[in-house]
Amino acid sequence: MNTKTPRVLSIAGTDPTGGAGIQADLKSIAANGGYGMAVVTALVAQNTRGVRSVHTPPAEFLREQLDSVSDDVAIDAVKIGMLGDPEVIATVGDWLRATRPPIVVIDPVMVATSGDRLLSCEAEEALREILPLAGLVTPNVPELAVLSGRSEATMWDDVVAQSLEVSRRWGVRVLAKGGHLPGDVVCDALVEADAFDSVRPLESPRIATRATHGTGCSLSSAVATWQTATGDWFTSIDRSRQWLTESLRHGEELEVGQGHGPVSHFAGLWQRGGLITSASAEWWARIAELREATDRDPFLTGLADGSLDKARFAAYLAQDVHYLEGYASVLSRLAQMAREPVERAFWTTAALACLTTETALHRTWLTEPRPAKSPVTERYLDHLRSAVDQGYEHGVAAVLPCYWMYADIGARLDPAGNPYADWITMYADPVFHESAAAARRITDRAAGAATPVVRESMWRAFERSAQLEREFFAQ
Ligand SMILES: Nc1ncnc2c1ncn2[C@@H]1O[C@H](COP(=O)(O)OP(=O)(O)OP(=O)(O)O)[C@@H](O)[C@H]1O
Ligand SMILES: Cc1ncc(COP(=O)(O)O)c(N)n1
Repeated sequence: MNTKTPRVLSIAGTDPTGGAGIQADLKSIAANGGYGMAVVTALVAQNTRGVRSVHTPPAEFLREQLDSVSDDVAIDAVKIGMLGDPEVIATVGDWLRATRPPIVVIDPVMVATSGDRLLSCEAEEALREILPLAGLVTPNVPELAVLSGRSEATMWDDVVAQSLEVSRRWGVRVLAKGGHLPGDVVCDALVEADAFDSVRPLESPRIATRATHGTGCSLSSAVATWQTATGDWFTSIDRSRQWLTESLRHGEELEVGQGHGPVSHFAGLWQRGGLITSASAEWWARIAELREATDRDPFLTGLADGSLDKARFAAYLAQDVHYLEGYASVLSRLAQMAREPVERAFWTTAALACLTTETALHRTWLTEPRPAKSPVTERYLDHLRSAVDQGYEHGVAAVLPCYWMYADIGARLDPAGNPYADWITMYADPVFHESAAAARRITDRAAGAATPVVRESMWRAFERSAQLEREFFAQ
């Protein structure tokens, strides 16, 4: 698999509402991991309800645009959308023959979702003639009928038959799209006419939505982008369809226009952390209820107003010494696992502070014989150890709630006249707060570099620790 960022050129018309054409292509290319470039074939005054007019710049200017890109940039893939008229098709055809981009996907745009024509009737033959220059053609049902010269298919079998005809006649792979056929399942297929007439279907649930403007544009751009990375058409189509299904699902949330709105190209990215600058801030917000419940715990309210029974406080500290010893071991393991020297130093110092500063106060309260570890203490330490067993990212997420919740409590309790002032002051100390902030920064860095799957399980580790923190106070 090629891991370089694919440089993908869209040659297409415009949509000022951003849902189709060049605007959709650029979003789709970016959403699928590519660097998008664009050459405009036609300026289209359109919105989600329909097309008002089309302005086609001179063919010489189109060629100037194309050459400006290819004279300077190594193009990994080209997606071709609306071409409009025979002159535009001839210009793009000549440029393709001259530059021979390694990957070419042609979406044979003819009619918009609104029913308006985007390709003149006399251009249909010219469009057929450039099909052999493509690695893949992506017609919808009506476009397939025009390309094959048949009447519009109403059954999937006819779609496949027409795709085979087009593939055989023009020597090109066809992605047959069944979006226009009825049914709960949307069927597409990668069709290649050869000795075996290969037909590889792809199915997905039909999303009940009006936001389908630009699905064809977005899909073909995504496939061109993925093809650069995977080198396998079926895999590229499969990944693009998965992305499109999610984007279709969230399209209506954008509330763009009164007709057929656009898909939400970046919905997946936004959901999985693309805009989150601090994962830990979001996790902290998500445990707000749990934190409020912890604040209401009689142990903490008693600590806050000084009414807490001394024996209960001593019992808590006895468990906390057990906890801090185990916690320090986990921090030491993080120190060994950290790749950055500053993080290694931080966890080493943190482990040391646990075993010295924090437990020093605790020991003044301890009585012999020391009580054994409670089930909650055991459970909490087991969780931390198993988190760190899963890896550094999980480990840092799991140890964070202890830092953060204690710093938060320490900042809010008033030590004046409180019999537990020493304890409160320890967690109100700016040095402790700086450590909590450093632990957050490390977690955010790890979460930012993690895959969505790892980030999700980091959150689970964080949430479980926060729950155990609450149980620890309540025990
Ligand atoms: N409602 C839907 N739910 C799920 N997938 C859909 C839906 N509508 C279309 N698709 C998928 O979107 C892609 C484009 O399909 P379609 O047949 O609508 O092409 P198109 O007509 O060229 O698109 P456009 O809307 O841009 O004209 C296909 O992969 C198709 O399966
Ligand atoms: C410039 C341009 N290119 C393509 C389409 C087709 O998209 P849709 O069929 O979703 O309207 C469009 N409307 N405008």
